[in-house]
Amino acid sequence: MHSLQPSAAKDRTPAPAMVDYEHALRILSALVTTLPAPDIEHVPVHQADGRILATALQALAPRPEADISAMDGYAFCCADIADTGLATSTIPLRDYVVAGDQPAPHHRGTAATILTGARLPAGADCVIARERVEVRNGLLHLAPSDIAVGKNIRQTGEEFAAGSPLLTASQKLDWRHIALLVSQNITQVPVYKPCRVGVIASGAEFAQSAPDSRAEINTPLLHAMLTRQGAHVTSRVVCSDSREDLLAVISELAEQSDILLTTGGISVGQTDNVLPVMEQLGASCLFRRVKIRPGKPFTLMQLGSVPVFCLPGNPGATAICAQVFVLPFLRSFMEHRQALMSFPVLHGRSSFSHPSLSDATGFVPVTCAQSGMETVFSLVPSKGASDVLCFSRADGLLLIPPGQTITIGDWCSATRFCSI
Ligand SMILES: Nc1nc2c(c(=O)[nH]1)N[C@H]1C(S)=C(S)[C@@H](COP(=O)(O)OP(=O)(O)OC[C@H]3O[C@@H](n4cnc5c(N)ncnc54)[C@H](O)[C@@H]3O)O[C@H]1N2
Ligand code: MOO
Repeated sequence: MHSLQPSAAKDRTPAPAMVDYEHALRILSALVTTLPAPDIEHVPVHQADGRILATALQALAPRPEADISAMDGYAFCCADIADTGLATSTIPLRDYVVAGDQPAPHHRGTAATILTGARLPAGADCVIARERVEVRNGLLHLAPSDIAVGKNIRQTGEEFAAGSPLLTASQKLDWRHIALLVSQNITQVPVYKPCRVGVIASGAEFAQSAPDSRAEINTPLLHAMLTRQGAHVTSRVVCSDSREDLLAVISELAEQSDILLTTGGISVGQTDNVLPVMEQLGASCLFRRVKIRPGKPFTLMQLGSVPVFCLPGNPGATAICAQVFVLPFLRSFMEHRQALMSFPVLHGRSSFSHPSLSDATGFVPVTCAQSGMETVFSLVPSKGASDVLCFSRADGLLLIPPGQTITIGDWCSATRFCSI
């Protein structure tokens, strides 16, 4: 067990005062705008799911790229159908066009058999569906009342013209955007390189040889949460309370990370070495503790250009701080570098009452259910910040504003776990 070194304690610069939740978000918002832009790489479009588009993209070609038949049927020029006043007219059938053909120009006075998706012969201006006509002895019999210029034709560029804006920079790509890119025959797409997040847990209790060994929860928890958001996560567990071990691992991961997360070791115990080690490495402290519950010890440091989220060790506090601070920061870092998305994304009524948390902002696990047009939040009981069971039963976190008592039926704000 290591104790605080008096010299280190003496040299330490006074940490900024505890901030409230909103102030912490403002500091993080300001920080994210100062960070260097991520590098860009090109990936095959079929590997672009979940990646962040680095540049805006315009249509290279109109869609459809030509006039296309929307039906299996017959193409002709309306002007060639004589309106005799009779119920049917006839026109001889000549050509046959399928999707993939580059048809010869339309032969005036004839109709061409055409299949759905085929390019219209130049000069044809109408397609009639196969089931609406009769073909006898090479003649097409149709009702003149059934035809009109442009009927059953997908016009060139009717969906979008060449040069139309398709995607904006910083969009997160998924199947919808991949379909659009592929429709333009785009094979490589410029995306931001994934954010590299280093995650460090520490504590002698995580050594398998410890007399009272404990399961290390936070690095797998954070790995899963952040990987799902598209980050590349590198985790290390320091299974000791040694400052030297911690310093070596923090230095190593700070070198190779855009963002660093530590968990545990930030309270006032004799083995809480994270903050002294950060200071020894020359990190500056952007705030020390936040008026939230749980998660009060959460401290934000910066080591060179690397933001360091020093999260409390209790797994529940780690999870909540990661949800309400790290994920919005990561998203802003990866996507737009602007102010962090505000927490409440879902509004609904509380089915429970909760006392005020004085001047702290509270986050409690809840289920979210639909009742008519409204969402109803129900409390998932938990004993405290070391609990993990409550999260697997909850859909999200409900925010309890400072000084506010929640009573049944109150209009509240929550966020779903997977939605940020
Ligand atoms: N005298 C005071 N004691 C504590 C205070 C305080 O204000 N004064 N704050 C309490 C609060 S709130 C929290 S939260 C914790 C935060 O402490 P640390 O961040 O230093 O965390 P540790 O002491 O290292 O660990 C706390 C607890 O969590 C377990 N833990 C830590 N890391 C992990 C991990 N990666 N996986 C699973 N479990 C982990 C650890 O074993 C401890 O049980 O301090 C309170 N104390
Ligand atoms: O607030 Mo601590 O973060 O209780 O667990």
